[in-house]
Amino acid sequence: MASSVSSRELILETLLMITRDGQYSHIALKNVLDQYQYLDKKERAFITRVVNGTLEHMVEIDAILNRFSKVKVNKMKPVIRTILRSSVYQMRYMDSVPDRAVCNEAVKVAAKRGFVNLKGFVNGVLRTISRNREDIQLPDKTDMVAYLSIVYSLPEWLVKQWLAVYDADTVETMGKAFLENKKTTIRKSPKAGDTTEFVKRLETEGVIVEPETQMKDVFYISGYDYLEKLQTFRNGEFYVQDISSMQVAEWADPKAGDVIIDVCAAPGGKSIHLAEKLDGTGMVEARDLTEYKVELLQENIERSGLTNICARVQDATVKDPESVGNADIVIADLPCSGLGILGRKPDLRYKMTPKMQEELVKLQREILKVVCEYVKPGGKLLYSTCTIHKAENEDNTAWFQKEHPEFHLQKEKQILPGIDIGDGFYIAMFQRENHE
Ligand SMILES: C[S@@+](CC[C@H](N)C(=O)[O-])C[C@H]1O[C@@H](n2cnc3c(N)ncnc32)[C@H](O)[C@@H]1O
Repeated sequence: MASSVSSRELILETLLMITRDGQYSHIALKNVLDQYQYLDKKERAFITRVVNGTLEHMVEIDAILNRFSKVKVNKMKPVIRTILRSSVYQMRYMDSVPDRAVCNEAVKVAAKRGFVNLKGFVNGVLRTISRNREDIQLPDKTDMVAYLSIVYSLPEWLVKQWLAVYDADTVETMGKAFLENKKTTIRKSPKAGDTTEFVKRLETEGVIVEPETQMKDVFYISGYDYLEKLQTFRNGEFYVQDISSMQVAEWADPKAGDVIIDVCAAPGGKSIHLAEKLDGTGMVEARDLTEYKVELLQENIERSGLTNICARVQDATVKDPESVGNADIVIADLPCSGLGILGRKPDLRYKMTPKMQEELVKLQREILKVVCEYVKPGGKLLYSTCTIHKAENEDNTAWFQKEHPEFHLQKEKQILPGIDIGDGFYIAMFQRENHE
């Protein structure tokens, strides 16, 4: 099998797993790339780019397909729809692939998947789009919802939800930020020692390293194939974590000897950051719902080499009587709609619904009600999400303050992509009254 055909087939398979079968994009991609380890770095990068790019631009791509195809996108067979979507992405966003090659490969994959009778249709639609590429007009700002939805590939319900809270310029800035190339952000672990030597070790492994100017020990890395291949990663010399998510441990600012309970901890970024800050003292108890998640936590804890952190299974909605009044700090980084990280998980925007958001608000409140009891008098509770959704964030904070007047809000922040550095994220920090 020619390698380019194989890449296109893998792109089709991966996109079908995500859009037809409901798998998460980062998991589907990782599984496919793990399964086809023989692919070279360039092919892996091509597959990753086309899969993510197609998802990032899918609303726009569908609008283009609907304009030039007699059969509308929602009436197409999933295989054909997916081939066309990824082909339009390549034609529109990848100058390195000539349109003719994109059409030919699309037709070959369609035939190989048993759609010999639709070869002409695929070819016709793609060639028409190619011929009219200068004539593709997207909506303008006279219809702001359609403009933001199509140009930034955001579902209309989401654009409307954001426009009810933020002005159009802010929503546009966020939409743009989600489409920008995302580098991997890492936090150097104290065990990596001297910074210059650490950077040299990364560079020797072929990694391109850029320091973040506003935060110590934070770097952006690129140019590597996959993380597990790097000795520095396997040694636990760094942890992949976005800057916004690092703010949780910064705000919590633990003191030596603190007991910290992280009630929804997997895969462990915040717990590990906090344990590092405790510098060998105190204890972080990192909890999550399932054995599988706790295994992920264990793996990351082992790699970190830290001894003041442990992991265990505990459903955060169920009260753990032994923890009541025990923690100096409780971290509640709860399940959420994830709309702040669309730049990294582009498929979330198609999977989330307002109904699911309502369910998440209920779950967040249920968890907060239980876990706030674990905070000692005078201790801190940090509530965070990686979403941009007032009901899950500011409204939950207001609800919590009303329900629990013994907790005082110290500060809260909605971090917005493109406006602040890092992913979209929300943090609120409360302190429990101390009557002694
Ligand atoms: C936003 S993620 C946590 C990310 C983590 N704090 C970090 O920094 O790596 C939310 C986590 O909540 C967990 N979770 C969902 N429902 C839960 C429950 N009822 N009890 C405990 N954990 C739960 C999920 O398995 C998921 O790992």
